[in-house]
Amino acid sequence: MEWVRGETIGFGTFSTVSTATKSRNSGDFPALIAVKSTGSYGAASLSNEKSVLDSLRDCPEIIRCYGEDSTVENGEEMHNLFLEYASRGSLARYMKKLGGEGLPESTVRRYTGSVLRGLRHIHAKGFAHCDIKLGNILLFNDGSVKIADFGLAMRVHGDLTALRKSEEIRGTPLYMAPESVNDNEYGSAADVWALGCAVVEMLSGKTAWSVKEGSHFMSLLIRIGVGDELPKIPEMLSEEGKDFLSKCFVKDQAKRWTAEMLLNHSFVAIDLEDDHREDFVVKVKEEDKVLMSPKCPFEFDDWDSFTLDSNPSLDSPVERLGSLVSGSIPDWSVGESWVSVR
Ligand SMILES: Nc1ncnc2c1ncn2[C@@H]1O[C@H](COP(=O)(O)OP(=O)(O)OP(=O)(O)O)[C@@H](O)[C@H]1O
Repeated sequence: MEWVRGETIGFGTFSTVSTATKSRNSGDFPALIAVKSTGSYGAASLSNEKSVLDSLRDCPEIIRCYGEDSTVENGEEMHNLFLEYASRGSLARYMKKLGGEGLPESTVRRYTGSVLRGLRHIHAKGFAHCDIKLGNILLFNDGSVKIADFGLAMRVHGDLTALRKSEEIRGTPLYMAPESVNDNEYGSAADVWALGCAVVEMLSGKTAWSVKEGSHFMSLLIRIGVGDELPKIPEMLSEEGKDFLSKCFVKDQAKRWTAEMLLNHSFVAIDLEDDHREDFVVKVKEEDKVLMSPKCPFEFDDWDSFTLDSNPSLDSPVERLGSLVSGSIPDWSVGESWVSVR
């Protein structure tokens, strides 16, 4: 396909996302698409994303992939992935514009149902997304949402059970499931835990774990992995909503509900007529139509996704967390509450 790069609409750890238009009528692509581009450092992640999206095609709740190519820009080889364009950007960006306010419960129910249908498809095809968060749920003009960013997605071995003995720690700390923190396990159950965190954030406008500004991310991982504390379920939520979240926030992943089970929960099994899609359209102000959706590295809730080699021989959670704090892993940098891996 011949195409022309447009405005930058987002930044990820490995990539820049921009709009793109076809320069000629080629293929069955929409005129306006998103292109996710990376240099050689992110090529493996982009190629993983492409192969996962190819396996997951034809699910309305998952962002479509139209192919890939490579270009040379400013002397650098760029790898490009062509994606369906979500004109409203991510839910994280939308929530930020609401300035700490939550969304109406009816809207959250609908978004949650959509993400669950996407997750059911991902899990049924034998994958785990591994990075469900508001930044990876994209919003369209008609008020629908789709799951994006499959750069960390993995094939799950066995019958939808979590991966064991994975050799890396991956994900976004605020959304990490206890088994991922403690045992390096990533699977469909961890996606459900992360969905619960996303639901709390949509409802309250605040992250599911309250964390003091400037505190070290390791203290959060210890709260998630060790002890009985659970993310705080918003008080004002309906009893159905509270019950739904209690099925997501089960520390024992074997007892946590699956996406398939949650789809039958009354919180999401609602008639679409109960929802107010038009509210969404009214709420979006003119200035929200700006295409840019940059990530701010200095706000706590933008703690980034990461992958990091860890020592798989450490069995106890305390040992494992201790090894992460000890500085034996030199690649971490933590500044202004922002975690990154180089
Ligand atoms: N198809 C799309 N349409 C519109 N905006 C998009 C699209 N894909 C990504 N974006 C925007 O770009 C941002 C970064 O994209 P994405 O999360 O896929 O990149 P990444 O490098 O994998 O990031 P991360 O660091 O979260 O892993 C998103 O949060 C979103 O704002």
